[in-house]
Amino acid sequence: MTTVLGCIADDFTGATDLAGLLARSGMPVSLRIGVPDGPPADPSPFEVIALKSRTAPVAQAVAETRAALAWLRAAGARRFYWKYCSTFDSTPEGNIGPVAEALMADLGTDQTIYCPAFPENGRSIFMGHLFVGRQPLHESPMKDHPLTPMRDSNLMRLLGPQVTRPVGLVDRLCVAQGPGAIRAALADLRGQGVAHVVVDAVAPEDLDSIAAACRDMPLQTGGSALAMPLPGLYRADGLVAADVRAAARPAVAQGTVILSGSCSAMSNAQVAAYLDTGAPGFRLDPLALAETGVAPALSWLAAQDLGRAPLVYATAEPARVKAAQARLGAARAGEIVEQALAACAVAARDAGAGRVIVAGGETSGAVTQALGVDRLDIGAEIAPGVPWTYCTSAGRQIALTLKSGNFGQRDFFTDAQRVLDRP
Ligand SMILES: Nc1ncnc2c1ncn2[C@@H]1O[C@H](COP(=O)(O)OP(=O)(O)OP(=O)(O)O)[C@@H](O)[C@H]1O
Ligand SMILES: O=C(O)[C@@H](O)C(=O)CO
Repeated sequence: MTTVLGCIADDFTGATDLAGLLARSGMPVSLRIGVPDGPPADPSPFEVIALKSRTAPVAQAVAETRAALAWLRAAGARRFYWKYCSTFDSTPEGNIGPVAEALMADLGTDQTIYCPAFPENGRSIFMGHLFVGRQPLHESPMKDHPLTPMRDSNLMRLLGPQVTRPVGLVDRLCVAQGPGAIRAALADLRGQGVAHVVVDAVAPEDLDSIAAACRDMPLQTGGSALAMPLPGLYRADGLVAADVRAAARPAVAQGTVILSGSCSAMSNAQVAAYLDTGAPGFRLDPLALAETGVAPALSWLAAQDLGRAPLVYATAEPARVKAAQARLGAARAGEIVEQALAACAVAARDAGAGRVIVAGGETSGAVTQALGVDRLDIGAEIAPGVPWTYCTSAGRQIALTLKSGNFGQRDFFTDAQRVLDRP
């Protein structure tokens, strides 16, 4: 099978989010962790490559993304999607723009769109301003993110300093008029030399119109939701055969471990709700980890019944995170925690866990790397943008879910287990 749409995501939960929404179509979707070593063998019509480049220096992010593009082209893809966070997370040196410009240069295209909207999860864009629920991005909990605090909500202002060519906007008034109006506005902006176009979207119907208008663009960029209509559009265009369907899901061992390294407001609520159910939990403290290492957490985990789905978490509220960062530095605190959770994942797998639930994009990157996972097949969705996935680790079939920090309802950790047990 040849690949129809080649996608590149800048973090692991972002990649499963995107893959999960593409998989709603019922078509096969494969997710590769990092750029595969060899040439494409048995590619899916929808391929997603997960990078861990969101906070990487620009040159590194550009090089990794170009390598991913080359692999996807070799898999047959002629249309591409660059997925970043629905809250447009980037560091002050931001690599979203430079990566998009590098992809455009490689693809020989002079315009792309930027649409991180994800209405089902409360992300909308109006007049170029990104909202999280009813709050502008810079007033939302994203202002306190440990690695990428977002202090501006204006996407044109965020993108402008990251790119070398002009930035423009197709606003909601235009989007509401449908695909023809969007195409005309893009052509008009192209005539003015505008290469980077932020596109407003507040509702799923807006995304349907934008995807329909832009489905033939060599490169689209955005959150996951803009890509969701593409499989249906490509099938209607005859690019994917009508009988192409995803395979049935494999059985996995019952034991479960939950690992949360996300400090988002939602992950804090989810950890608290799970502990309230009486489930066993162990709090990782970065300062204690720096002093005594991960051994206490591993001994606690070794003593747990994996049938009760124990939770190991570093999830903490902003004041506690800031205190740890003040002592250790943000990068070191993050890395210590990520490595500890990764070690817990390996220990749990070796103790027989067949189900691993992870919260946090960076955390997911560390965990999947430690588990030596290189390909995930996408299964049932637990919450919008959070599917179960299936993979092989150390020769064993495991189910893995990688939850974006802000995604899922309060009972996500319980919901995830219920969805996997559903016939
Ligand atoms: N108590 C803590 N103190 C300092 N840093 C922490 C603490 N707990 C977790 N971290 C770090 O904070 C970062 C959280 O980022 P991560 O990407 O995992 O979550 P997220 O940003 O909420 O998720 P997503 O990227 O999916 O939105 C990680 O590097 C993690 O190791
Ligand atoms: O788009 C989102 O919000 C998520 O998929 C994500 O990127 C989390 O890291």
